[in-house]
Amino acid sequence: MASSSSHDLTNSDITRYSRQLILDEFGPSSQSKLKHGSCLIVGVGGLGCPAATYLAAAGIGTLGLVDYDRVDIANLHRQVLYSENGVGQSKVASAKEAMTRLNSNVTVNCYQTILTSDNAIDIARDYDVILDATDNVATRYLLNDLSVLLDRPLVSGSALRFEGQLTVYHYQGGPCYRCLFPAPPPPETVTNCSDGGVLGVVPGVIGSLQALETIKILTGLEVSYSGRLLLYDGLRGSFTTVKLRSRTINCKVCGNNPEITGLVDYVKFCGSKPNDKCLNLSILNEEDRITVELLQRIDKDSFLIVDCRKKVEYDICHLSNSINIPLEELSNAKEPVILLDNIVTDLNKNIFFLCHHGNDSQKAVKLVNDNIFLLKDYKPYRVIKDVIGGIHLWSQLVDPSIPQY
Ligand SMILES: Nc1ncnc2c1ncn2[C@@H]1O[C@H](COP(=O)(O)OP(=O)(O)OP(=O)(O)O)[C@@H](O)[C@H]1O
Ligand SMILES: [Zn+2]
Repeated sequence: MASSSSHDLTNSDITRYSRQLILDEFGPSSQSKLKHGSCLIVGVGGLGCPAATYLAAAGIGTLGLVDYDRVDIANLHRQVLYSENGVGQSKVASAKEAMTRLNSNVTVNCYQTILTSDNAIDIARDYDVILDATDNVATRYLLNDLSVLLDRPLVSGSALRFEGQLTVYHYQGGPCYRCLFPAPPPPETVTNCSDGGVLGVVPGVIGSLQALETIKILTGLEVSYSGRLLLYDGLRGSFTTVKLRSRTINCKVCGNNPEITGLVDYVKFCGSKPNDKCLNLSILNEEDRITVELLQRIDKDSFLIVDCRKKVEYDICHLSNSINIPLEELSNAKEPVILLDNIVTDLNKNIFFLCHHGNDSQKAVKLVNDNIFLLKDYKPYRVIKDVIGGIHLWSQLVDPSIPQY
């Protein structure tokens, strides 16, 4: 007969979790704490999928999943809870299905919605830990304030290109996100995975570590990254930890006299929405822009397309009458217009800048026009415009043989 002790695990729990149960630092009492613990995972993408997988496997009692999105084929290289036949389906429903297959003892609650100031408190109030696995600034501030207002630790992760970061905010007197970043960055300086790219394994590493920190919080093990930031460089293979500034006493949300006592309008505060998949900048006037429909109709010999995407993107696909001058090269040039004239020597050719979605191409035209304005003796002799919507819209409206990425 089993005797009762520091835990309420069933015999099948004991067998199932035996490999972690027998760890001296863990034991049955920690497993029991996990069984009664809960975590709200916000964002079931590159970070959320590995985090949810390990937390479900580890035997957390209740997991909440928040995501408004559906599975896309371009998610599959890193969002490992999904499979090809789930493309187009709700992320939270697909994730729940996969997690229940893995561990049917875990209660999984799905919230297929954008987490906003209006629903966040109701959704999050019953969870012990909040795990930020989202990819945008507005949600980062929302989750930070939510964690402070509900007094829950926030396990925060991010991953881009080959790099990842991890830290735990608002834990045992440690700083919150606002203590470190009181103001959001300008929206045009923020890069996401669809613009900047990400190697699939990198969010896998960070999301797994987010699960580990969550397990430590729930079981009372010492948390590694409260007040400390992990910087992971997957290309060099380095893990670096930096100590963060302590809690700021005049922080607007967790300071001694907080100004923020309820959730605010984070879209207004950050100037961007959680579901802005692609920023639509409007830097240029209409007369400095050309539509893909018009571009398709004009004489091909009268212009040259200057594709200002990165070389690696140009190598993926490009239009036939185009050359590649990356925006970075143009911005590094002392005189961008002279660089352009030295490359496009045919004076009769007009120039249309093209990029992925039509943001960088506007920056390129502006760089050149600003430069022309400063060069006193320079006489503009050709039309320079940008292509609205970039190669993505060209593929959608004009030439479907161009791949979309
Ligand atoms: N406020 C929010 N409410 C609910 N879900 C959110 C919110 N903000 C972000 N998300 C979700 O967080 C996840 C982040 O995942 P990830 O960074 O891997 O990017 P993605 O949007 O899936 O893919 P990609 O950026 O490559 O198109 C997404 O599934 C997104 O829908
Ligand atoms: Zn703070």
